[in-house]
Amino acid sequence: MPERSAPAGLRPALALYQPDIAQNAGTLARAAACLDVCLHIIEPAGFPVGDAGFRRAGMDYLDRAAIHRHASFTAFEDWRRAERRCLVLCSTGGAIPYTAYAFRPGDILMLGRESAGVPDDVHSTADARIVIPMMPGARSLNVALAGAMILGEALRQTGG
Ligand SMILES: C[S@@+](CC[C@H](N)C(=O)[O-])C[C@H]1O[C@@H](n2cnc3c(N)ncnc32)[C@H](O)[C@@H]1O
Repeated sequence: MPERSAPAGLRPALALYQPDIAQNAGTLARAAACLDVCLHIIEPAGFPVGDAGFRRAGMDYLDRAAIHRHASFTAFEDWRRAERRCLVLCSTGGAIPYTAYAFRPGDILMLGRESAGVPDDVHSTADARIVIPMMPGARSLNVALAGAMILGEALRQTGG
């Protein structure tokens, strides 16, 4: 675990790794605007960011959302390391139940692709990997729902 010394005054943020479905990304952009957190979109996405489905799900909240687009995971990592932000991967293969994880204000909560999660190298790059425990046999939650649950817990813990 690296030193967790992000600058003061930060709030947790969401990051979407190469999202496939515009409506899910738009839903999370709306949540980001409503809850005053940044949304990082790591491209390429499976849809043109800003397309009709994205705007329909995000509605007018998109105009109020702080959305940062990164051209690649490498570009995102360059930015994140320079900012000294911790990368917390939300994954069905995570080892730590999300309610047992001690969130910090600067954490970036990264969600995987709807179709395939994240590749192994991205999985191992994360500083921590957390999971929402599910019933045996359940494969995964919808990405926007998983993001909302984990962001809610991160904000609760960090006083946000
Ligand atoms: C539909 S799921 C991806 C399913 C994909 N087939 C996989 O195996 O990773 C999309 C994203 O939602 C998040 N997610 C879904 N269920 C989760 C859970 N139980 N715990 C943590 N994250 C979850 C993860 O970020 C995941 O990459």
